[in-house]
Amino acid sequence: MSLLEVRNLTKRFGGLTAVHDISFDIEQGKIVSLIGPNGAGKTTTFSMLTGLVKPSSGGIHFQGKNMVGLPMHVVSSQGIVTTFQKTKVFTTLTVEEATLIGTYNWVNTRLPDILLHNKKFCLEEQKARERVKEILQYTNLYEKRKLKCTGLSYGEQRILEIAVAMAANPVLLLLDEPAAGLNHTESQDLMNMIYGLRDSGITILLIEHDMSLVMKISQHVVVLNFGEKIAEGTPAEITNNEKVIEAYLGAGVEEE
Ligand SMILES: Nc1ncnc2c1ncn2[C@@H]1O[C@H](COP(=O)(O)OP(=O)(O)OP(=O)(O)O)[C@@H](O)[C@H]1O
Repeated sequence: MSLLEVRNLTKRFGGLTAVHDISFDIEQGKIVSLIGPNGAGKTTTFSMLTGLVKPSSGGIHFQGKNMVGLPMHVVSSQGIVTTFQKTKVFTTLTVEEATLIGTYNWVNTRLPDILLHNKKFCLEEQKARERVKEILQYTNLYEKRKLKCTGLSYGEQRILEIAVAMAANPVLLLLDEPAAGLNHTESQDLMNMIYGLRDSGITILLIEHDMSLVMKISQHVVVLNFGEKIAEGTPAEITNNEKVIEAYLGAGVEEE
């Protein structure tokens, strides 16, 4: 059984079919990329996987459980976690506080525990703070933990988005264009961070436009075009696939 099984997934917005009858599997422990020209249906597919958008038809099974129709917070508590786009939502929070928010997914306290500030609350809070410390050390943000999120550079803010997602203990982590706007060194750091996450047992699915990154990092690539899956395979197979070459040339995208 694959970690994630997507079967005949379709999403229509009124008369427009954004995603049409796509199927693919994601194996545990792999780094998989979802690519395709603009408007191919990548974001819509992500939104269906996270529970943000309900599919018109088709199935999503994660660790054998049907995810279709479950709200986002339930999908997330099952282990499918995505990054919050734009750390701007955290303007008033410090780096440490923002990362602590990510632990909502597993910290086991109820309102009475919080209000009473009882022993259970203190133990859970300590566990969460220890995990946040580990994550901030891993992402090289620990020294900046007391800074407001807005005090970080653009590249650091993108890494913070990943740190917050890590704090939710993902089984499958969805990254939407993690390298967008990063310089060469930051992209290299990001790539090493993604390898590290994979080595710690997290499976990764990413949407990425940076083809050199996709081809280096992915073990498997799924290609969409006009809402349909046109190919999947290893980076080498995808690079030589006629349909993929046509889709990218047709879209006027030049090789990087
Ligand atoms: N909420 C929506 N309502 C109507 N149409 C939508 C909606 N979301 C996406 N679409 C349309 O669905 C199609 C696929 O969009 P989607 O954003 O999934 O593509 P994408 O591959 O992520 O594109 P990009 O690389 O440009 O982000 C597009 O034609 C888009 O205009």
